[in-house]
Amino acid sequence: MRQRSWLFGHFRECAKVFGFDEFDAPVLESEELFTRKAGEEITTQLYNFSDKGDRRVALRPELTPSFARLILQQGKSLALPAKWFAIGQCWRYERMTRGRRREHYQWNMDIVGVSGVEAEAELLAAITTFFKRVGVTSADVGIKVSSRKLLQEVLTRFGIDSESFAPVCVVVDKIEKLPREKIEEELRELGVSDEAVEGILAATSMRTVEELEALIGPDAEAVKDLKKLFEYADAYGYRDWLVFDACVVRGLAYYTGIVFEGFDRAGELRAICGGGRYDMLLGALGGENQPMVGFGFGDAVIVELLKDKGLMPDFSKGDVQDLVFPLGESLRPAAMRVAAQLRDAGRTVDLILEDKKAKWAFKQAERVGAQRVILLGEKEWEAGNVRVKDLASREEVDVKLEDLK
Ligand SMILES: OCc1cccc(Br)n1
Repeated sequence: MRQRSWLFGHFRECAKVFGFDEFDAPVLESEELFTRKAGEEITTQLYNFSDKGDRRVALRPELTPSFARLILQQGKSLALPAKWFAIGQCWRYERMTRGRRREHYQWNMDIVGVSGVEAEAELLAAITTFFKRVGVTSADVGIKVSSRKLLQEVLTRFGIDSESFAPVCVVVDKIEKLPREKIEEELRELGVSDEAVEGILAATSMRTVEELEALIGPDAEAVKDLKKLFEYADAYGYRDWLVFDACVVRGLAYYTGIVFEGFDRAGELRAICGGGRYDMLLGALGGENQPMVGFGFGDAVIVELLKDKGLMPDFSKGDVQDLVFPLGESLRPAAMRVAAQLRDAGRTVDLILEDKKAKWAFKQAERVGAQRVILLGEKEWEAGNVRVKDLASREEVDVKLEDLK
């Protein structure tokens, strides 16, 4: 819990530095909020059931649909652009044999109402700001960036209807996880022609934006967006984190434009975070579309990365500052007064509540990571003093009660 509080504290602090407002949403939603038909893993693993009122409900597998529903509920009263963030528990139903968690916490940041890639640039700045705060560098982690408009361009050229777009993206998302034949087979199952399959594989093998430009031309939306995004990355100072990778489409059906995912350059871990533009989600939920961009950042992979890199702080001890200890029950009221005075002065205080020996108290001080032990003894108290022991310097001094803080 100490580790989680520390991590979420950085998530929250980052969102605050970027001027985002916190939102929350119910962990239990109507199942239909998540039942998209694009074959995504996130919907095939839905933690869904019928409740006592025979309603079909689900534990949310992600925060974005709930976020979109809340934005819709705000209607015209919502001043745009809206910049909201949340840290929420998300669920999936997996066979436990795989030893993977069924729940995790995900930090989300989303911007509604900005149609230009300035929104994507701002969110990538928030992600790199978080990484820098916890000591991760661009040598440890990169962020793959691409645009689904690249695939859109290819599918349009081969006359593939827009209904196939999301399912094709879900298949292409597996391009680096499955053998090429399997990808081709799944694409054909979606009715994609052989030449369109070749087109998709050619487009996703582009290594640079320049190569992409040569393939689909300088006026293609994907090329213009990506060029502008890399220019903004230079301006923010995080260009060295970004890697163009035409294979990145992300596995969520609703993305429509720029997509990105954080990865460990050692290639040992799953994606650290991911996100992108999803301009059609409000329409899919029955509302009027607004431009939307966001990312999700789970609490599992980042913890593995921080531990691998030796960046995880030591949480074996608490972070109490002072331990207050009366040497004898007659001084217990005095100890309560001293604890209250220190707390009013903003100190964190562990007041020993039982009749304990000094040896136990110092052991407790060690356990809670106390910086000082404040001892109350008969003689000192009579003289209006308390004994303050600094556990780092081992220095022990008598301090006047009125001067204690
Ligand atoms: O990242 C997909 C996901 C969704 C819900 C719960 C867990 Br654990 N993982």
